[in-house]
Amino acid sequence: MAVYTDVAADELADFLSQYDLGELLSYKGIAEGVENSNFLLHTTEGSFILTLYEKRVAKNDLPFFLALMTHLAEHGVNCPLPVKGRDGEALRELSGRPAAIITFLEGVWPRKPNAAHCAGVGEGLARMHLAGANFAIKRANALSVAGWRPLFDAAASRADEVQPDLRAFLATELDYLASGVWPTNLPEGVIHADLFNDNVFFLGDKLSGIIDFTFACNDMLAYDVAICLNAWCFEPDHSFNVTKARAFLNAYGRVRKLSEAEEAALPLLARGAAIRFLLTRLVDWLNVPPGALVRPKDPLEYLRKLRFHQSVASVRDYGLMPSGLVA
Ligand SMILES: Nc1ncnc2c1ncn2[C@@H]1O[C@H](COP(=O)(O)OP(=O)(O)O)[C@@H](O)[C@H]1O
Ligand SMILES: N[C@@H](CCOP(=O)(O)O)C(=O)O
Repeated sequence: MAVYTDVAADELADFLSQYDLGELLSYKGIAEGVENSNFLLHTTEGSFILTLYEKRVAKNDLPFFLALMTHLAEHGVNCPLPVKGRDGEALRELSGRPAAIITFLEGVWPRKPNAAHCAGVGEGLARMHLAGANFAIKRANALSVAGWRPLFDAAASRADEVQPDLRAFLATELDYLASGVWPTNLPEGVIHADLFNDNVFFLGDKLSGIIDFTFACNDMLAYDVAICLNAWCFEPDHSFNVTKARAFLNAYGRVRKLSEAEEAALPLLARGAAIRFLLTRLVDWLNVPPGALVRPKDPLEYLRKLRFHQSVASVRDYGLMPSGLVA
């Protein structure tokens, strides 16, 4: 449950008086997510999500996220829209945090994703990549290779409390990924960078919406594919499910074909994606703020995924016939 910052009813009523959203009927902290404080608001005008942006979100980046949601919605992606106050502003402050209200999306995120969900995500991710192509604002990925070392430094001294020899394992992997092997010449664009199952809504098996753009940035499109491979194509026991991966990659490829270079880089990108989430989870695991209503996510899930990708020889191991080869 993620509520790091509480909001008092009178503060919220004052805040809402700046919008044309009617009267507040009820509000409650949302029992999901780990990054920001989110509240579900019911007003006489409908349901809305109030987000108070927390530690990992730089205030300067908020206009990027809000404008991106508007851009993607205008280009056919079903995602929340920022709600503007009567002054025309969507971004303001509440309880000492940057805050915004966004529209509520119908749908349910899949607790046990199946291959059909994975195909839906593949198609949805590719459509989002195409829709983001002409988005004018840029934001560098703060959590790419250069951003991993500071996370490691923040957790290194206590990493072995979580698993023996974890510190040495992470140091070796980081050295490798920072040794010049990380691709620099793959197609780039706007990526979601956190398209996990709790950020994708479905109605039945059909994708109905994408939420949570607070890690969105410009980076390699194939890196987003690698993040999803990690998030969607493993089982609860952390074993890789090649059927899900094939469904995901084929559906992505039908909308936006991966180049040979992107396919070849996928195992390495998946290692990078795995260490990125391993490190943020490790830092969060070791630093739960006192009193915060949050359930930190298991870093070791990503250690197992990372080990799997270290053993991958080519995209064939992800269920994909490499381009250029006849099936
Ligand atoms: N626009 C929305 N419509 C409906 N539910 C939402 C919306 N945004 C967030 N939620 C709910 O809040 C939860 C946490 O939101 P999320 O943005 O993932 O959190 P965080 O900001 O911590 O990353 C989601 O899993 C979902 O249940
Ligand atoms: N997806 C990340 C955690 C951050 O995302 P949220 O949407 O759950 O707040 C992870 O699984 O480590």
